[in-house]
Amino acid sequence: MSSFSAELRAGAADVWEAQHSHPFVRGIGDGTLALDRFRHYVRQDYVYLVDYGRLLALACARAPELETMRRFAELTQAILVTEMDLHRSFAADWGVPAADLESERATPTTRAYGDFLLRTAALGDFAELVAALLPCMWGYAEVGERLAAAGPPEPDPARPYARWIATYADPEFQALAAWCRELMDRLGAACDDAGRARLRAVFAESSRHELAFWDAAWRLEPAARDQRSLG
Ligand SMILES: Cc1ncc(CO)c(N)n1
Repeated sequence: MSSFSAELRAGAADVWEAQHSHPFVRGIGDGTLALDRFRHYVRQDYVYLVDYGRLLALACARAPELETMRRFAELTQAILVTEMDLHRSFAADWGVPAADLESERATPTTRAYGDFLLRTAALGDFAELVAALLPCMWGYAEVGERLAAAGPPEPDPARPYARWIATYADPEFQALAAWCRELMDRLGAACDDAGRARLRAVFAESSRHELAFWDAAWRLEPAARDQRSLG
């Protein structure tokens, strides 16, 4: 029998394939993505990662075992420091200080994804929280792996997409995503059928937010009017 994670992935397969074939993702892969779209994405992703970091810290607080707490503490650090360093370094190359990234206002799409994650963490159980965070880790691991395998674009200082791909194709990021899947497998096995149905719904909803996020950057979606930065 396939793993519970594989079952979740199969249930959302259409949304995942739509991500791989989205023009934003393809454009990163072949180096043709217009830089203004990528810059929009980096700024919104920074805002998103603040909420994602909060979600991981809540996962750490809620984890039933000490070993799982430790892993979520490490994962929180990996996102808030290592992954966000990538964004800060892109911004620095464009002459944009980190403080500007922090004062960026969320678009409706960024806000909707962050709200969904934190709502799930607030009101759902621990397994639902993990189902919500999984498409983020696993989706980027899969996109990074596929784009790296297809042969990343030539290094180009004006379009730094090879560096983006290398970050997510990196064995360390791949290992973090694999650990999240293994945790989901254990939690899924411990649930009854109704619980597993809820996890499938959460995973599918999170996957749709991932797809919407690429599309919002592609469309250069404007910030929502009344957004504050950092939450
Ligand atoms: C929207 C989004 N999903 C997943 C990741 C991977 O951490 C990211 N940086 N941004």
